[in-house]
Amino acid sequence: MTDSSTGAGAAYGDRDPDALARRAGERANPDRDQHFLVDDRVLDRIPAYLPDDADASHLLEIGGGAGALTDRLLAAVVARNGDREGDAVDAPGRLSVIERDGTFADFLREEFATAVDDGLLDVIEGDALDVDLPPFTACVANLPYGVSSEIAFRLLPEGKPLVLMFQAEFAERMVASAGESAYGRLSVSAQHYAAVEIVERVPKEAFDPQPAVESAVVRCTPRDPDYEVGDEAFFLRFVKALFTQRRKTVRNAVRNTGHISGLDEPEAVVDAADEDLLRRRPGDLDPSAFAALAELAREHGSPTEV
Ligand SMILES: C[S@@+](CC[C@H](N)C(=O)[O-])C[C@H]1O[C@@H](n2cnc3c(N)ncnc32)[C@H](O)[C@@H]1O
Repeated sequence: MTDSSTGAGAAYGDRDPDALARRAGERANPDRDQHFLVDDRVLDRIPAYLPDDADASHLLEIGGGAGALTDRLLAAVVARNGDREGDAVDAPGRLSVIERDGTFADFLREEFATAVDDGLLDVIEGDALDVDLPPFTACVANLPYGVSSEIAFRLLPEGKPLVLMFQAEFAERMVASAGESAYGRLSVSAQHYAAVEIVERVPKEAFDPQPAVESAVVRCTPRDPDYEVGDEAFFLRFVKALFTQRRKTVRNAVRNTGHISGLDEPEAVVDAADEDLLRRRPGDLDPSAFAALAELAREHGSPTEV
């Protein structure tokens, strides 16, 4: 598609990751959560993990680094725009990239100057934890692992498709089901917002510098959960509270964690709940059982704001 050595002005999709890092003139620094993807095959596959029906008209990338994934995402944007040429109703697609490191943010603007000039790309220099998020339709990112949980839980409530690289152990906790050892607060909270699945495991060798652990790409497809909760914030707090006592019975977990869940009368919840449920352990309750218990707790336990 392009001569990957040419840099600024080249078409998109096959820039060489090592050449990009060289042109950026600054080495990735693991102390700043910088582990750049250097495996072309992984880079090429990642954008294609978006669900088929995803609205890709405004992609968001968090942590652009030297731009290897940015390049692939721009190729996806250009391909989408090409497919829709002549469709006057549709706005042209675009990509926004948030990057905290000023050196790499400047490099991305320079390397992809044509895309910036063409209105395909904007680079937002800032911390993904507190910048205003642009109005994206889907997010694809190789996240900074030090803050991947905080970023994921900033993105998930937006209800948009996400394709995100995490540490493998974190990804396994996100997708785990009740009864599995990796199942916990993270699983219930993530699955509250989306169907989550690991779509690829990525070895350390795919990065430079290599992280200490294996990685995994997770696809989050937004959907309504198969239960209803009247107060989402309370539900998530209640789940968090019970998983602080994952080895206790549900009965003792409810009793012991009123200060975390904000229940003034946890004993009243225990009195109202089914005996079979109370004998189980939090790690064995599926999300809908948590939701039913949370609703019972709201009704009987006098919850207050925490
Ligand atoms: C794992 S690297 C990924 C780089 C590039 N996308 C790739 O795949 O090669 C994470 C990137 O996120 C940036 N970063 C770290 N913390 C950040 C934060 N809080 N907000 C935005 N970007 C951050 C780092 O500077 C780094 O460029």
